[in-house]
Amino acid sequence: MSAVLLNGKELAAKKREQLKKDVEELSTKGITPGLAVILVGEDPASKTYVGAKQKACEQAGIHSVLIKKPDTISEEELLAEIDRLNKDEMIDGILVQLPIPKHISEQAVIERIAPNKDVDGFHPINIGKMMTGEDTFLPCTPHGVLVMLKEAAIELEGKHVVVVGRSNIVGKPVGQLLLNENATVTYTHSRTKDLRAMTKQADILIVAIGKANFISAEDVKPGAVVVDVGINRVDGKLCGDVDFESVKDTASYLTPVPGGVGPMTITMLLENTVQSARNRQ
Ligand SMILES: Nc1nc(=O)c2c([nH]1)NC[C@@H]1CN(c3ccc(C(=O)N[C@@H](CCC(=O)O)C(=O)O)cc3)C=[N+]21
Repeated sequence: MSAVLLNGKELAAKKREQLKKDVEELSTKGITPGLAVILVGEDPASKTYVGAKQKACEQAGIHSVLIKKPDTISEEELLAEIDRLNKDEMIDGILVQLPIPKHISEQAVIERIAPNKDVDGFHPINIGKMMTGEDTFLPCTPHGVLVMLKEAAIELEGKHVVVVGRSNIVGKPVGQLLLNENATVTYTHSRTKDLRAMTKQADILIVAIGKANFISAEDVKPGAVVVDVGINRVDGKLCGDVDFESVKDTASYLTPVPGGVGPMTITMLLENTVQSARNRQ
């Protein structure tokens, strides 16, 4: 083991202490931040994540409401629920837990959320603002990655960042945020030819492809920073997209799973919710 571990759990705990103070400060102005989470269906993993979000809200003093809907709900009904929450003055943030059933358009749902309550940072208006570098709600996982790198004082300017994966919620925005920090960004994905030749060039390798143990030491330049955004369950055990045991002797810095990016994602969600509450004033 030569890599330094980037401990997301610890940093998340530190950030959440500060958030608690921010929430107390807001309460002197009569404001309690409110987050609404909509959970459609009975997916066990989604239930776990939503439970973790609720617990984190409770600990920070954020009011959270869980709205559970059956997977038979129509798109119209779900959009009507969002309309209701958009108007609710107690609610500062709205999160529809993804994935949602296939008969409902994910894009229609995301676009229905008022941009000023879009604490996931998924609305096209907020994505656009992120691209131009305007102040807005940043998507939680990419923002969490950026905060972890900055906390470890890892230089970003001029560095070659290679992103593996191009999802709208992680791959694309994490590359954009690092581009905004003056990194040189290469996107790679499932159709990339000679992926290893690409990943080996990375000073900072960000892996969000959704395949367990996809990246091993042979894919990594010695001394590279490796950020594992994967959350996979293999034989009931949580593991990332990076083969930790293999890469730990090659990377200079490495994020573990669990205890890496995941806890930071939730913390950034709380931060966005508190910021949204501040914006009420
Ligand atoms: N609208 C929406 N927004 C999301 O932000 C969103 C979503 N939908 N759908 C699902 C993904 C996944 N996600 C995670 C958040 C925290 C952990 C996390 O805290 N993980 C812990 C361990 C959790 C465990 O033990 O299962 C860790 O990595 O240490 C994981 C995954 C948010 N997501």
